[in-house]
Amino acid sequence: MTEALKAGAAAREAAAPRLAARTRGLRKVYRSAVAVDGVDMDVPEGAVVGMLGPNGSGKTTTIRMLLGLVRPTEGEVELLGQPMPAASEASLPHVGALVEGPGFHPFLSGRDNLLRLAAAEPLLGRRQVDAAVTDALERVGLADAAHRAYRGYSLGMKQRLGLAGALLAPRRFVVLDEPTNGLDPAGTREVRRVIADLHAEGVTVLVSSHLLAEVEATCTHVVVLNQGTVVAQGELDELLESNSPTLLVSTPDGPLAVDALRDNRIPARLAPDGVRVDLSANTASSVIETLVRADVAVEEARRERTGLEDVFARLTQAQPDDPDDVPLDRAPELMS
Ligand SMILES: Nc1ncnc2c1ncn2[C@@H]1O[C@H](COP(=O)(O)OP(=O)(O)OP(=O)(O)O)[C@@H](O)[C@H]1O
Repeated sequence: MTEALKAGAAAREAAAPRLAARTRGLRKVYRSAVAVDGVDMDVPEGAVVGMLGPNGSGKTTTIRMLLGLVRPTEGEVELLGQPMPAASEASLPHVGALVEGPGFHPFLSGRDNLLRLAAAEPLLGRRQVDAAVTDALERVGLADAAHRAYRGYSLGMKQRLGLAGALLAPRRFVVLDEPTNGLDPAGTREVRRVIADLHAEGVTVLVSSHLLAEVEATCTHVVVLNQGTVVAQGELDELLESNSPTLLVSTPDGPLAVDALRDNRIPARLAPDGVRVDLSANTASSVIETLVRADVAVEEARRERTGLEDVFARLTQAQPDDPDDVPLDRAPELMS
């Protein structure tokens, strides 16, 4: 490679985000089902990535393959820059995981269960085990119940103990498969706090969830799966922006604006707070240009932000035609 090519490659590498996890062409076929079907997923270092998808869309299977718990039928996985499962020994000590699996010992206390787990942590020295367990129990709000037997724990407490298990050693990457499952609102808030603390410490987090409001509140990025494939991924803000196909224009010349836009085949309608313009086939700048050319006084124009709930529905459901839906450009006639 020439010096110039080398410099170009180095610059590209420096510009690309470093990834805590990366999959390419990941596929898992069970005898009865294709669980994951060609997943290319990037988890940028330092991000909190929400993994979303309807039941059975392949979230848990993807997470299990990331962690080397399930062998892919095809495809590649890199965890902290190392190929999995070959590099399990090097990568896994830096990764904390809460995934469904063999449970804790029912007759041992929460604390004793964690002591057993902590003893097997390669990154913890013997003298550090006790303090690490105390710290993890406090982090998830289980300090008061630490000496009670696991079998007497509520579902939420069991879930928290699993979370504590993921946090026993200093981690670079934490993977949580539905951590709020079975938690009440207070428990859900605590998980949110734990994730925020990890993020503040620079730890990368991948969290699967059905709670879209939680994901919207805690995550910087999302990956949306549907039927085993990735249907969207990237920064949460960008996803919400790119899926908000309406521009709300504030103007004292509402009727004139609607006429001007429709003359230019741009769907628009009068609304109580302004003029709503469909951006699915037009850019915001072309809309504003059209309005300015027609001497419409534009006071403000802003994209309407769609909630994650709407975006998720759009990405994962085939929307049946609603006979009551009125096309945007016919709505003004029907509004009086
Ligand atoms: N061990 C297995 N044997 C056979 N099929 C499996 C196995 N594990 C998962 N599947 C199937 O693979 C598909 C994806 O399952 P997976 O658990 O990964 O989805 P998920 O998105 O995590 O679902 P949920 O939100 O319900 O937890 C489903 O159809 C499931 O039935």
